[in-house]
Amino acid sequence: MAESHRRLAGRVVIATHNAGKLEEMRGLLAPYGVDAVSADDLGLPEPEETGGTFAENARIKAVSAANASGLPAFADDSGLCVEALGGAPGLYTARWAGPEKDFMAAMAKVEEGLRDAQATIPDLRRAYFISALCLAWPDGHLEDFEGVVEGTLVWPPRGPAGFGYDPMFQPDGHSRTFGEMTGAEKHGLPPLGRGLSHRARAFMALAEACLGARFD
Ligand SMILES: O=c1nc[nH]c2c1ncn2[C@H]1C[C@H](O)[C@@H](COP(=O)(O)OP(=O)(O)OP(=O)(O)O)O1
Ligand SMILES: [Mg+2]
Repeated sequence: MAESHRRLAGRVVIATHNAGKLEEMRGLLAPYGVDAVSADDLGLPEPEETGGTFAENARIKAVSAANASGLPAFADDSGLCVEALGGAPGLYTARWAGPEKDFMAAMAKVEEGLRDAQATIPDLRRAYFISALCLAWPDGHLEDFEGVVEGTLVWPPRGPAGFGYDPMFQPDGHSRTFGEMTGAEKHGLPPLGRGLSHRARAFMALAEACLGARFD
C-alpha cells in the first residue's frame, strides 16, 4: 500500500506565478488555518514546465518550490482541452497566450480553430478544464490530485471575472460562464455545491487527504 496521506499544517508555499490562480488557491486554503505564502513573496524562480503531462508539470513546480524554500509547496498545472481541436491547447494552454499573456487573443485562436473544424465534428463546442495539483514536501514526499470540469465554449466571451479562458467557458448545468461567476461560485464548494471548477474539485480531494476536511 502507498504511504498514507500526510497532514499539512503550518506554512505552505503556493507555487504559482499566476495572480488569478494564486487568489483562487489562497481562497481554497483559507478555511484550514495554514499560513500560505506565494512563490513571488519568497522570490522563488519560475521553473521550466518541461513535463509531458499536467501531473508532471505540477510536480516540477511543487518540487522546485519545496526544495528552494524548505517548506511544503502546493502547485497546480492546468489547461483547457478542446475535443474538436484534438485536445488542444491542453498542455500548451498558457503558451497559446504568448509572452504578453494575451488571453483575448488565445480565446480567439480557440474560436478560429472551432470554425475550421466545424464541418466534421458533432460536439464542436465541448471542452473541459483539468487541474493537476501536487503537494511536495522538502523530504521528497509527494501527493497528487486531479480535477476536471466539463462544459461548452461560448463566443463571444462573457464576463469580467476570473482569469485566463474563464469568459469563454460555460460549465455544464450552468447558464453563466466562469467569467460571470464570483470566485465562490466558480469553486462551488459545499454547501453551495459539490465542487465546480477543476481546481476546486482537485482541491477537495487534497483537503480530504491532507487537511482533515470531510465533504459528504
Ligand atoms: O480556472 C481557469 N480559468 C481560466 N483559465 C484557466 C484556468 N485554469 C487554467 N487556465 C489556463 C490559464 C493558463 O493559461 C493555463 C494554465 O497554465 P499553467 O502553466 O498551469 O499556469 P500559469 O503558467 O498561468 O501559472 P503557473 O504555472 O505559475 O502556476 O490554463
Ligand atoms: Mg505555467
